[in-house]
Amino acid sequence: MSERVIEVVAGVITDKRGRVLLSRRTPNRDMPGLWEFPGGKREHGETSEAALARELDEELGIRVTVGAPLIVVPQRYPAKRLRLDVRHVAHWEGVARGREGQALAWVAPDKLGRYSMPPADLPVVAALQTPDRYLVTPPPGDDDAAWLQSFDAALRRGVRRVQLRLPGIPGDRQEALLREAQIRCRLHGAQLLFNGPVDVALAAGAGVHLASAALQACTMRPVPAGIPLAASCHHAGDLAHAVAIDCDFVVLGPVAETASHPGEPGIGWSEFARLRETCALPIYAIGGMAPADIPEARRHGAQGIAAIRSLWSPD
Ligand SMILES: Nc1nc2c([nH]c(=O)n2[C@H]2C[C@H](O)[C@@H](COP(=O)(O)OP(=O)(O)OP(=O)(O)O)O2)c(=O)[nH]1
Ligand SMILES: [Mg+2]
Repeated sequence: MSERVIEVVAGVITDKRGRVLLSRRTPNRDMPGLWEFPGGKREHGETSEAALARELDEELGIRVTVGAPLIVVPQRYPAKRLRLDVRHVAHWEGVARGREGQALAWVAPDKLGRYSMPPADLPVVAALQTPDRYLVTPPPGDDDAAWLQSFDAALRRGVRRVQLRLPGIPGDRQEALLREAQIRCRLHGAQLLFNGPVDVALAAGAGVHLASAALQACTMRPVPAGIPLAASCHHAGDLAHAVAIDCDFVVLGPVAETASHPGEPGIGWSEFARLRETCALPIYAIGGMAPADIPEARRHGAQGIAAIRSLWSPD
């Protein structure tokens, strides 16, 4: 396989009603019939902004102002490697038409999953739909009330996805904390995943987060579709297994050294991006991560960051 990476830039064009424009690949291209964010290959010497403006003029007949970066997805397909750089389009002039005979669709963000898209677009859709931070809870010590207050505070600061992880806590106390946590998450519209027995999670109406050993022990998806399922991954084998059992998203790391494992270097961003190429799932970077790392995480194909300390207590 050629190691040359094809640089592709694509735009998230949003109308006044918040709908996003998708374009359908025509029968004469690769991946015919799949829906994508309009855009195309960056030419030699061109900036991403110039390439996107040129492509959207050629394909749609609109003149755009390129806005904020959303995510860069490194992705390996059977016959090629690409880096999909996705930008928001801040403003545009003209009326978008399929100038190359392609069908167009304006789609509400929560309906994007109904359209078949190339694998590289899964992380893009996740970046548009789901939280960029995933709180992993620290152990409660001996004061559950204080722990629940901190849990509330994290939700008030905007955390919307939580992994409840309570190692070494007896089952009945875990279940009580899970129930209390679930009440608080419902109040804030946050998603809760329990890192523990599947039946306990389901009874509480929570999703399931599989530790890497539990992931390896699963031969099929342990929860019905619609119940969130995530897993902790450390290497390519874990990622492949998470795809095989149909996880909704995963956590990969450690990316940097963590306070809990001083002296152990993380895998770093380039290895993170290399692993992400092989797997079309939303991936949170974990290990020494804080909200300030989210832009860099997004540039390496991450959904965002997963963390204990930096998301539990500010600063
Ligand atoms: N535009 C776009 N391309 C995507 C997306 N997702 C994804 O995997 N790709 C892939 C499909 C193609 O292999 C590559 C883009 O190449 P392309 O063939 O559309 O490039 P182009 O618009 O410059 O067209 P062409 O003249 O080279 O045919 O990136 C996406 O959301 N938008
Ligand atoms: Mg194109």
